[in-house]
Amino acid sequence: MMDLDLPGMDVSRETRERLLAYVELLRKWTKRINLIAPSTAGDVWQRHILDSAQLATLHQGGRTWGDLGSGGGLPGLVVAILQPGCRVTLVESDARKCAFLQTARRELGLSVEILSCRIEDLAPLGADVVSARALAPLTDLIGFAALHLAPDGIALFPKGRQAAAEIAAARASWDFALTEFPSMTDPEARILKIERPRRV
Ligand SMILES: C[S@@+](CC[C@H](N)C(=O)[O-])C[C@H]1O[C@@H](n2cnc3c(N)ncnc32)[C@H](O)[C@@H]1O
Repeated sequence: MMDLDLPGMDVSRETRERLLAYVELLRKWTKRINLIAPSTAGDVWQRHILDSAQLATLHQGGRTWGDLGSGGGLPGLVVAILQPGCRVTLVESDARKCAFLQTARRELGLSVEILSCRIEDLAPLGADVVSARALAPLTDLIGFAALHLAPDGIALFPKGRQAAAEIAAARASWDFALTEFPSMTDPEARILKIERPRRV
């Protein structure tokens, strides 16, 4: 039985049903393609839905959101479900994962844009928010943020216990404003909010 709590988030019944339909799609497709680690399949709500949804709580006024290396749509599809007024773009280089994202978009009735390409080949998105979960070291993520953020945009990157070391390494190449938030799902993890990235 899933614990379907989303602490601090006031979601409608329709939104919750969409999230549950998404969980079912993730579970079904992950038997064929590796959308989530098998070890997390028993706790998709906490490990993936809540873990992604908490990013949406950190920025609610954005009009455009780019999710890089979206995989099975984490956090991008969760953001699109929670913030239907936000134009979400998912960037994913793996064609099979893009096929899943297209199916999810259709079955969940979402209007996200899906770009089936490498991030390195993208034209600048100019997004209000850029996110990336489990994609790359922070130094590389800040490089993507510098290219794809609007001038007053923010980047949101969940990071695990190596966060402090990744921040120190990134400071060698980048100047940026940083705010850290505790993770709702893992006491050792945090969410890094990056603003105004500039190469040192
Ligand atoms: C570890 S998975 C994480 C997926 C998702 N963000 C999540 O948290 O479950 C990283 C994803 O990024 C994609 N990816 C890696 N490098 C990429 C690149 N250069 N351009 C686009 N997608 C990339 C991979 O195909 C993979 O789906």
